[in-house]
Amino acid sequence: MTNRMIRALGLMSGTSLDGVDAAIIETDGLRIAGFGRSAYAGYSDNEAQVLHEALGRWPGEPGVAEAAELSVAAHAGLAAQFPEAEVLGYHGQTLAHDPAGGRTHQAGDGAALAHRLDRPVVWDFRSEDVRQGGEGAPLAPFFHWACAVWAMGQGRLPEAPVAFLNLGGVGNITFVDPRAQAPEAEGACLAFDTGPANAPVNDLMRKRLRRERDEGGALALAGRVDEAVIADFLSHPYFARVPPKSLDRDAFTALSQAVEGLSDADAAATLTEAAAAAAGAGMLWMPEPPERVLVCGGGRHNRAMMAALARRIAAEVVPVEEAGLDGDMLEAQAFGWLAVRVLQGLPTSGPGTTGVAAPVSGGRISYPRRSGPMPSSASREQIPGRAG
Ligand SMILES: Nc1ncnc2c1ncn2[C@@H]1O[C@H](COP(=O)(O)OP(=O)(O)OP(=O)(O)O)[C@@H](O)[C@H]1O
Ligand SMILES: CC(=O)N[C@H]1[C@@H]2OC[C@@H](O2)[C@@H](O)[C@@H]1O[C@H](C)C(=O)O
Repeated sequence: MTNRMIRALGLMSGTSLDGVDAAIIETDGLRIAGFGRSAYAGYSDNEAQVLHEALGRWPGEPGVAEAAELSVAAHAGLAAQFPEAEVLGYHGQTLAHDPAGGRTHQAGDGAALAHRLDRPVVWDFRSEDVRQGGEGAPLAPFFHWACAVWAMGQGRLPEAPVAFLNLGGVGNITFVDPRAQAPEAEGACLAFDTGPANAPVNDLMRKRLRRERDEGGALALAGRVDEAVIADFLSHPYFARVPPKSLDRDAFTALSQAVEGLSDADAAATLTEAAAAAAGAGMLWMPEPPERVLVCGGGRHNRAMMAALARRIAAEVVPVEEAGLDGDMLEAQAFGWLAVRVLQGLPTSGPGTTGVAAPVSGGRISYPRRSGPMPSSASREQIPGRAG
């Protein structure tokens, strides 16, 4: 069956809590026909504060309703700049993630966003996967497969397995075989969270220096790595766990505590090295050595982190831009692509990405109350998911 190409807007606010990314992608839910405009809206200090205070909390707990409302308002403001989008993929703000306990929490009501924007919104991407026994994360891996296929088609990547390493607040890696016919095909994707990436460095900068991040990795470059802290960090049982596996943002509080006695520069150097060491440890789980490691997410702007990765990973480590992709917008694009997959009833995760027993079609679709024509060739009744 061939589906028509749909212009989707993906909206992502990640674990770094720095702002919202929005990006247009044109897709039938399998192939990428093209990428479109993108934009970013940073959170104000007050907004970031509201989100930080709600971290680790579940629906109904203090501060969560405020964070959810803030998320809808911030996303609505940015999405309004994209009238060309036929459908929106709204990730929401992850406040807590406990797949072992059977729950994950992305704050923000997609139905309210659909109403405000008068367009269909696909949201709540992770719950169904967790309900079916999966990790609920990472979800970008199927999109990484689509990106590799696209880049191969553009002559930007060889016909060989590659890895995508995303360095956000948390890090995640996807081994991708672009020769597979579909992302859910056996052997097409193996993915998992590598460990903390920028979140511990950001928290350090915020706490000690009232800065948002270590710009360019300058502070880390001026410091010395405490190897004992790194060795202790790598002895954490998470690294020995067989993937797929995923992490809560604040799962590694012991790492932040371990650098408390170090100078600012040494602490930054050590936390930055830890992010790379976690990614290096993750390479041991690759089914075969990838031809190269394509780095996306904000961490690739950190020179200390990139230098540490080059030391700790045997394969060539390059920014994803080398494959013609936009490393700052990849996750936003992923949720646009996933939104179209949900409309088409295609799976959004599988055994190799979240550890579910069989591929899962996650996501919920909400239509504006006064619904217009469908963005898909299918009729409303044929569309899977639970209308909100
Ligand atoms: N110029 C820069 N120098 C240093 N670090 C940077 C720079 N730009 C971005 N970063 C780091 O990257 C982070 C943002 O990365 P990104 O937008 O990929 O994360 P996210 O989408 O919030 O997280 P996640 O992927 O975990 O959901 C910033 O908080 C900062 O730590
Ligand atoms: C529960 C949750 O929101 N996890 C995020 C987080 O940030 C990075 C990593 O941890 C990844 O597992 C995931 O995000 C990306 C977009 C993903 O699902 O692929």
